[in-house]
Amino acid sequence: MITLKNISKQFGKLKVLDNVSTSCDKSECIALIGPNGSGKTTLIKSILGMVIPDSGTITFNGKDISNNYQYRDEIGYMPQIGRYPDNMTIGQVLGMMKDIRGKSGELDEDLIKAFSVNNLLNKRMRTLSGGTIQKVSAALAFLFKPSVLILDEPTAGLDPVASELFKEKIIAEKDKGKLVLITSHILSDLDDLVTRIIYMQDGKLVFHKSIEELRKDTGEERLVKSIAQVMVSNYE
Ligand SMILES: Nc1ncnc2c1ncn2[C@@H]1O[C@H](COP(=O)(O)OP(=O)(O)OP(=O)(O)O)[C@@H](O)[C@H]1O
Repeated sequence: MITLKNISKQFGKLKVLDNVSTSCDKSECIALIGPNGSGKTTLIKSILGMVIPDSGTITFNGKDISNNYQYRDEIGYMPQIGRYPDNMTIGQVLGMMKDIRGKSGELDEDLIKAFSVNNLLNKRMRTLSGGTIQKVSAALAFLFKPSVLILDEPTAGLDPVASELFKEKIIAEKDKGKLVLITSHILSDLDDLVTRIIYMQDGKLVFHKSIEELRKDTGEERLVKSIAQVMVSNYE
């Protein structure tokens, strides 16, 4: 579904992505894991076309994404920090997004309902708590029924109930055949969610393997323990 071939990106002298190649298929929930600054967000932004790699190619359903923005209609993106016009209400933001997307047909309002966003439609964005902004971002990522969901630190700031509801939704969408790419440092949140792991370090893709392979290789059942082992062995 998404294929990356020899992707490199440098910011000044810093090599943020170093010859990254991999592919991500439908019906998978893939966790992007690695220490701070290892290049996870830059990789996500490259797939979204928000960062242009210096070299390499990215294809979406077999088509090169450079100079072709149509594929983005197929992606729902939840950024690490959602930024919205301060003076707009939640209702206006939802309306604006519907206008911009201009998509007719059924919307997926599961998260709007689950998070009771409908009760907050008149609230202005600048008055919202961090967690409520996260809920709006999550609801927007799923609203237009994309076939790929890219979620950057999605559960940070969500309360435990919202976090559970969100995880249930992610699993349901993956089971329907969607591809979910997710970054998180809260490994306990990923345990019963992800099917594959991409581990990054210093801009390099160290491995991309299934959760079963990782368990077998590390001898650890829980993701948090497996990754702790990997991180310690890679730390200098
Ligand atoms: N636009 C930019 N200009 C300059 N440097 C950047 C830019 N974007 C990212 N970087 C640098 O690239 C490196 C990788 O950043 P990135 O956000 O991809 O890491 P990350 O793995 O997502 O980190 P975290 O876990 O902290 O979110 C960091 O050193 C960061 O400072």
